[in-house]
Amino acid sequence: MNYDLNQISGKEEKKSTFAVLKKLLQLISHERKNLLLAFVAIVINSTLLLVSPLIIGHTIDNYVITKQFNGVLLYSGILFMMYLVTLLTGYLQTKLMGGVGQRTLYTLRNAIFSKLQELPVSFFSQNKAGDLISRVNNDTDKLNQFFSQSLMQFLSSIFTMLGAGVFLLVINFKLGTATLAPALIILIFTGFVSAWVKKKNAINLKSVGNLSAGIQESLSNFKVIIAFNRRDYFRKRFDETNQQNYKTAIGAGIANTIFVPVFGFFSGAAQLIVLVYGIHLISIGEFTIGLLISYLSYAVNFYNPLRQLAALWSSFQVAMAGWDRISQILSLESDLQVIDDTSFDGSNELLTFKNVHFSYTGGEEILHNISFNLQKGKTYALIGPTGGGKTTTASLMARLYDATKGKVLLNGKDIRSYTAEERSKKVGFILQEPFLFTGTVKDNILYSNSAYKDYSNDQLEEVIKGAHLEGILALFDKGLDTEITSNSDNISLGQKQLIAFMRAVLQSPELLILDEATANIDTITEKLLSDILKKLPKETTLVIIAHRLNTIENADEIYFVNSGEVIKAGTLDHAMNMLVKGKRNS
Ligand SMILES: Nc1ncnc2c1ncn2[C@@H]1O[C@H](COP(=O)(O)OP(=O)(O)OP(=O)(O)O)[C@@H](O)[C@H]1O
Repeated sequence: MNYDLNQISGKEEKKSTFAVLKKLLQLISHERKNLLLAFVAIVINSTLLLVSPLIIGHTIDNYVITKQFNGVLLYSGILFMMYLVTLLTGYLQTKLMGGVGQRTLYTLRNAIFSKLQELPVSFFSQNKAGDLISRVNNDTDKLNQFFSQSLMQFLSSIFTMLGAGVFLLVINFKLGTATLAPALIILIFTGFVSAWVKKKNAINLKSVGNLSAGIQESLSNFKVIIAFNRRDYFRKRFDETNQQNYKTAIGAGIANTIFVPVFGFFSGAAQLIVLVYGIHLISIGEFTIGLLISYLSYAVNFYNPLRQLAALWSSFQVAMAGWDRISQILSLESDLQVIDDTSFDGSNELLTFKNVHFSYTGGEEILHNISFNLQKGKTYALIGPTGGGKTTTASLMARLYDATKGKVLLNGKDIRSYTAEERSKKVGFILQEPFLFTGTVKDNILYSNSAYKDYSNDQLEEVIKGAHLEGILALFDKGLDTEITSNSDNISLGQKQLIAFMRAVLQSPELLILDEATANIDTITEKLLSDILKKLPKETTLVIIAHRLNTIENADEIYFVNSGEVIKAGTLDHAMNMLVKGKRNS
């Protein structure tokens, strides 16, 4: 399956603004109560702002012109109280929506992270870690900014604008129509440029993702960079990505600010229309000065929110572009689903490959029509030239990938019918490059092994003894409490393999796969491991991938893996011969 997010985004069909808005609102639907409260605060706020010009006009016409200062004082007091209420409702609205934004951010990040945990290995080999980090951190924050800062302003602006529009038309229809005409031009303009603004923002977010991927790559490979003195190379690459990001950011910035001057120009024009046309109406006796002042306020109340909407619309376009990138991840499904297949082939073998074909996404076929089986309690060795397909074959045994054609059976049942938990209990895999987490040796041994999770050090040491692993643990100065730093630089590659070995053995798997697990271990420790392997429960099946032939001399069966084939190699001598010739020796 194609999991490359950059390719998916290219193919994605265009979604309408309305559809995206609907999805965004669904995302915060569980915040109904807070949203409702915030909305009530907006309605109160906007209504008070809308009524105040009328009160001002009324005060001027009835009390200022006639010099009745008691009335002026009374209405000033009423206006002051109204402004106080708007202050409170404004605060309430900001507080409520800030909470909604942060909770949405929290939920979204959790949702993306959980989705990432569900996705298969192919997803991670097709996407850059830095870009994924940027989606989890940066893109979700764009949505948070929209929800916490813009959404309610957005609604409040629309509400005030519509209210002011109604007042403008009701007070004087002809003057109202003339005042609102520039808004129509703004609406048409917005409709035309919105898609372009969103696209500019999407390009910018993508380049932020690339920048983050570049930083991640150079940070995780700093030793190679220093050893080869290639700082200049990475600096140059970083500079290129940074420049690209700078250019796309400028593009997005221009796109995002395009609304503001255009909206500003047309709102200025509208006020001019009110002034000129309003003075004309006063001169012919159809309007009063107080009414014109109120009218001007309504025009301002209509166009100011519209001007704000210009900035908010950009923020909405940024959020939509961010949401698109997030939803690309959320809508992915793992192609390693558990299938509902209870059929049992009646065999007694632990693992069977039945006419298995396999190719990586978009690549050539790596395994062609492979059939073999592994019996319980036996030791198998996979040998073959570099790139011959050994790790790929082992990965199919652990269902890191599914066969493109054919079937893999575990205990006579389709391997796809086991849940990930069941499968990981049955199959232990020591990878070529074992990964350790920040923590202690104990944390790493217990990773994915819930059976001993509450064990004290003493109890766990007993278990380790029972599995004959105490000799390995003794190789660590502080035993179970040995600290492992974030990139496990404080321990050697061989030591990492030893920890991975203990982790896998303690799980008591039915099938234990060791992929080059002794490649970085001295011969004495290797002997120690080989003794431990001999003491594993007699029904444990072992698959050993190794280049060093001494590691596989005790194997019951040797398979030669090369050029898409997995062939029985017979005796060790025969296997050596095949390895030397790099092909089948008949
Ligand atoms: N994630 C991947 N995506 C695409 N192709 C891959 C991937 N992993 C391996 N390959 C290709 O599959 C082929 C077999 O690789 P594999 O790692 O199985 O070989 P191997 O026999 O284990 O090699 P080595 O002895 O070097 O570990 C190689 O041509 C390799 O380029």
